[in-house]
Amino acid sequence: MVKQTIQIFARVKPTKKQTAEYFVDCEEQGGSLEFVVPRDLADGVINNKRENYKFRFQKVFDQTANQEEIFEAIAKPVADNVLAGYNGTIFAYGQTGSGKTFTITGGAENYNDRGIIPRTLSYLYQHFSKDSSMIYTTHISYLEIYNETGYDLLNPQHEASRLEDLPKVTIMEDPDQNIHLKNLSLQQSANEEEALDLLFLGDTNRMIAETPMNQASTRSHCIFTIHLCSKELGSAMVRCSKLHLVDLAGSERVGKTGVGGQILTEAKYINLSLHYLEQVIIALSEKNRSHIPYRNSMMTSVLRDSLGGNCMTTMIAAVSVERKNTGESISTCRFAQRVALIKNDALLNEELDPALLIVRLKKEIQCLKEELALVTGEQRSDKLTQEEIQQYVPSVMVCIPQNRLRVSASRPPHLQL
Ligand SMILES: Nc1ncnc2c1ncn2[C@@H]1O[C@H](COP(=O)(O)OP(=O)(O)OP(=O)(O)O)[C@@H](O)[C@H]1O
Repeated sequence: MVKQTIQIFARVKPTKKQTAEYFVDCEEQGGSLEFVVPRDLADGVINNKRENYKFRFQKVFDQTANQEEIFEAIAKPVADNVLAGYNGTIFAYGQTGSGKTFTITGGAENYNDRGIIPRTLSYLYQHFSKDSSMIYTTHISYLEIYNETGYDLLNPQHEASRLEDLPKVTIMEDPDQNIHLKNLSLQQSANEEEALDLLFLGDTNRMIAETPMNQASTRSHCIFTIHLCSKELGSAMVRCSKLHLVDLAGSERVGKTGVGGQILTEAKYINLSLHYLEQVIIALSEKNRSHIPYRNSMMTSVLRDSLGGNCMTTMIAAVSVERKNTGESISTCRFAQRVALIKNDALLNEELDPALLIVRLKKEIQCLKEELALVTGEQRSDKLTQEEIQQYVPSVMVCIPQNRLRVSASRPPHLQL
């Protein structure tokens, strides 16, 4: 088991507008981002008793940082852990327009603007092609959560013109408190091109379902998940890990944006789910808290493992240094400081391949039967007699836990969220 606190990074979005006074410090052992806010410029969001607000991060990327640097420093180490069999999550948090989507997905105009998702896919598939000692299988899912309802962005059957046209995804919890996402499709992708096609399909559904009146991307959370299984040739052990790449909704406070009607309802939901995320993070950062309120929102339920569970998690605080955004930027950095206190226990997700195990056990049974036949001189066929079946069924039913019977009817456990 690897114990690790959530790693936090900050990225400052480039701007030509007037900025607040801020300083970026990049030391060997982590960096810092500092804002200087003159007392008389307080706008009510910041408690302006102080003038200096300094926040520490693993590293701070200033305006000139490019997508390649972000991938190398933040996403590559996470991808390496996922290849080794650990779960990983990278989530971007920040106010609307602060660069979350640019960082996670990238800009569409320029190839160099590819974000973490396409670069990670490319990195993983390059690794697979270089490593001929392993067999890799990859599945992808893409979930959008809007107003507490989940939508499957990868359903190819639907020509969505509204978000509501996409299949709705619901949460189910089994008796062992594992979360299952009903209706979320898992698409196998054999190579980078197929994976990029899926990303494109999901992003297209995300955009088509958006109109000027319904800018869902600002107000929804999107979770792109790569489900990876690997097996050494000839080995019965299989490693299955998941990588969640998460673009959260804009974190700005409702009061400041002055919204109304439908948008206010949406904003309440978003702020409510980000509020619940904050509640989970506060509970996790307090010692001796036994109850963590994951169930309050769909997003915290889905990301349960990423927050204080079996996962190596990284947060990117997307920050705008434009003067008018100083309050929100400070609140984003404060949130990150809390997140940095959360400890996760990442486990190596390794188990015996059930199909191979069955083959192996069948062989063993056959050998034992042959030995028995030699000793007793009695020839036996492979098949049980009706009498034997009647005799053994009750014992078998007692030995198989009820939840096993249920789970086996749905997706295999390693492909569940
Ligand atoms: N590092 C960057 N370099 C160049 N352009 C950027 C950068 N970050 C963001 N942008 C541009 O700024 C605009 C807003 O960024 P983006 O859509 O990523 O913000 P966001 O935080 O995802 O907003 P929302 O919450 O509304 O989804 C986009 O046009 C994007 O291309």
